[in-house]
Amino acid sequence: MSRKCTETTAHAMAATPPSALEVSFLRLPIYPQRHKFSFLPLLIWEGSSTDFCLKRNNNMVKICCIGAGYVGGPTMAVIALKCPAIEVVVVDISIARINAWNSDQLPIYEPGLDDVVKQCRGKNLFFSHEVEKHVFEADIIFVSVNTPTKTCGLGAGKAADLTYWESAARMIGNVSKSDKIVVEKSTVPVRTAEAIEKILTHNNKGVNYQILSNPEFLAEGTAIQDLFNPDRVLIGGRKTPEGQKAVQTLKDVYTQWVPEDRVITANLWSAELSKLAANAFLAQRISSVNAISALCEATGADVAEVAYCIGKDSRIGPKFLNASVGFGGSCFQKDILNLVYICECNGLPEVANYWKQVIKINDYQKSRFVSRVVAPMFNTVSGKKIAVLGFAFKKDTGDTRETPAIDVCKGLLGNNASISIYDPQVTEDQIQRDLTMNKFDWDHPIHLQPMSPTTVKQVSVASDAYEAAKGAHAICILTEWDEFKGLDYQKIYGNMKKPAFLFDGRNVVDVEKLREIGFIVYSIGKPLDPWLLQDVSVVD
Ligand SMILES: NC(=O)c1ccc[n+]([C@@H]2O[C@H](COP(=O)([O-])OP(=O)(O)OC[C@H]3O[C@@H](n4cnc5c(N)ncnc54)[C@H](O)[C@@H]3O)[C@@H](O)[C@H]2O)c1
Ligand SMILES: O=c1ccn([C@@H]2O[C@H](COP(=O)(O)OP(=O)(O)O[C@H]3O[C@H](CO)[C@@H](O)[C@H](O)[C@H]3O)[C@@H](O)[C@H]2O)c(=O)[nH]1
Repeated sequence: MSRKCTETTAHAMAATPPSALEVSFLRLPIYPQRHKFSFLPLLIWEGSSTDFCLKRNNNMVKICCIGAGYVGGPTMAVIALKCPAIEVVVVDISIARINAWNSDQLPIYEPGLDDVVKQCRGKNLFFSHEVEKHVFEADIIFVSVNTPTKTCGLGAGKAADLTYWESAARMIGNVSKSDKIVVEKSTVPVRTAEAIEKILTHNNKGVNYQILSNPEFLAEGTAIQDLFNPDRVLIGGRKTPEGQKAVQTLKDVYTQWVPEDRVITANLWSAELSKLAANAFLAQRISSVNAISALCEATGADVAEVAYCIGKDSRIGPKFLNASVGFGGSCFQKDILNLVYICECNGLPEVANYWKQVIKINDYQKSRFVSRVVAPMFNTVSGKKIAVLGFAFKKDTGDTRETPAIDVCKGLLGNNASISIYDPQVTEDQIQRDLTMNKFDWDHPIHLQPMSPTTVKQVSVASDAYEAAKGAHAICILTEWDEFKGLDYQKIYGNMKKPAFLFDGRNVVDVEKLREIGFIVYSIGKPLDPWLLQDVSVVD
């Protein structure tokens, strides 16, 4: 049974929509509760560092994570599960989000997450909007807040917006009365730890802070298995004795379930940069295979066969070589833009341009797909119904941040198509918001995002793939949901306008079978349907 995440609906009902101006200027979170506590926690080491037994006045060690999002929620749930001796509280300024974490309908869809949360919530895992209270009480504070791309001012369109990070750091400085380890979980520009240190030390009231970089490498859709069994955990810290002690403390948390040899320690700047570089390398692989997919279509090669052959080289490896309509998600584009900006700031324009190309190819792949749809349909989709199957940026998530479906749908709408969308995990409200939101607005806390002022009339949302495709001229598959492989395409074909087109942006369908049924099929990087061969000269 599929289940749609209802956070945006709950939020829509709970909040008054801010105006565009408010959205620009009211980004700074407000921390309403200000508590006075007399209890000053004292950290005592008990036992050796490998036998993790950090206690605070004989109470449980307390971790607080600021930011109950896609990273904060699952990561802390797994720490709570694997470390029953630690109390973990996840806090957020979004009351709707915290309420959802405390309900049966979690705010994000992630396979296996419900089970982990159910096992620990109310025991050693808590979700709260009392941000200051729990920061005050914590020994280790993870900061997992949004770090979106700046939309105005210096570095607009590239640099990371550290407004939420800075706000969290200032709040930590204001409320803390005991020594803290502050852990960067968000993806941040290199040397952010130094900036945080400055904020904390300039507001110092005799409290010692150690800043660690502990970037997160989980991928959505597989977050729980990635957290249970990570390729590596990276911890960066100062090379001072205090810094190394803090590194060891965090290492002791992870080694409760992660083999020690997978916990890598590094200097702060290496840890911060490794995260940006890892995402850039991953995205680069996709742009590389997508670039080759265009050449495959021009030459009659098959990108799946080419990728298989390339991946057999053990130096390259087989993973992450699936050609697609383009990569999406909240991280790749944002983090590469951030990397580009850092290169430019460091006087390295050639390096910046190199990485920019990864995004350019991704944009090209999305617009190329739209052209591939429009051209064979007699160069017009005006007034034609097009079924879009899948809106999330990948399967097994309801996340639509930077999904290629947004650009493809906007491209089709720009050609006056009428679109019927089906996704098993994305709500109608979310789709409408995504299609009306300005670039990068999606990466702010949900209650600060603009609501959709008007709905896009040419867009409807269907409850299943059959309804979406009924009476359609064409189908576009934009997310690789497993259920799209097993659809009754004969039945779908029977209910479509003829000629019936299918454009597979994820290479999930059996092209030959569909051609036998009667579909005209386009599949990324595959030998072209004879019908499409006539259109090779069509460019946007
Ligand atoms: N999504 C991923 O798969 C992923 C993976 C690795 C790293 N990251 C990085 O982790 C960070 C968080 O990403 P996410 O996907 O979890 O974002 P998210 O939007 O899902 O969650 C961030 C949360 O932080 C809250 N928040 C913002 N400012 C706050 C403040 N000052 N005090 C309290 N709460 C605050 C927001 O309300 C929001 O709920 C980003 O830097 C991202 O680049 C994300
Ligand atoms: O061969 C592939 C693999 C992925 N994708 C697409 O690439 C995007 C990103 O996919 P994936 O990396 O699996 O998901 P994310 O959740 O965005 O995870 C990435 O971004 C996270 C946030 O920084 C990192 O923590 C992860 O390590 C990194 O994989 C999605 O649109 C995928 O459909 C492809 O097109 N072809």
